[in-house]
Amino acid sequence: MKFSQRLYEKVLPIWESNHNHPFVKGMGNGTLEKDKFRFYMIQDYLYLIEYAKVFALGAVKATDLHTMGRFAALLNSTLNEEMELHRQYAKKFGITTEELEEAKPSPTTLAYTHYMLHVSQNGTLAELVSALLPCMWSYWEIGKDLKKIEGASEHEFYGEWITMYASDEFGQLATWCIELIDELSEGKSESELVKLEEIFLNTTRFEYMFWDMAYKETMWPTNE
Ligand SMILES: Cc1ncc(CN)c(N)n1
Repeated sequence: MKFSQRLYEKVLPIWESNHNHPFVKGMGNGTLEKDKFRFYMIQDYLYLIEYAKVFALGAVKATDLHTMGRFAALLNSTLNEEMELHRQYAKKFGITTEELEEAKPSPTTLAYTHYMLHVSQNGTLAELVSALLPCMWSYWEIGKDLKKIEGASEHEFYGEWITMYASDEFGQLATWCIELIDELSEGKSESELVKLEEIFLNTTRFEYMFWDMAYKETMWPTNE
């Protein structure tokens, strides 16, 4: 069995919870309150700024030019395509790019990005890829799933989000990350594989927490 398949099976129940989460369901059937999406979009923008650095660290840790180039392409697509979607949504909400960047991260955004960057800075390339993979892979799965709902990708507000994450371009980037973890895990000992699995599980858990944080608009428990 490919290692990516083992990872997939490990986290399947959490991925099913993602697909059934009211935030995700609400984007699919168009009933999600716009204020919740606004909250999500701001937090996600802050998340993506940090997430992009994981790709930069991937380029640093890569041991061949091809892999280095792929990480550079992922970094470029995050900064200039994925985040452009967020900037367009921000315009619709009347939020400037500066306001977006100056927003404060929620506890979940902070915990998730710090965990990913900690693994990426201190771990091996395989550990870095395990940390970032749920982000690429689970969004692609959600995008494809929501696209199957009639009219969802043409929805006047959530359609663009669905179209981006269901796109072949996004799918190709996710597929490359899946293939890379299969390649990097080859020949690793069982204890090393367990470590990679644990990292993948942790960022998968954070993905669920992110949807939940957005739906409940959870910030810090005190206002100071
Ligand atoms: C929290 C989160 N996870 C994943 C993705 C998809 N890059 C995202 N935009 N935001």
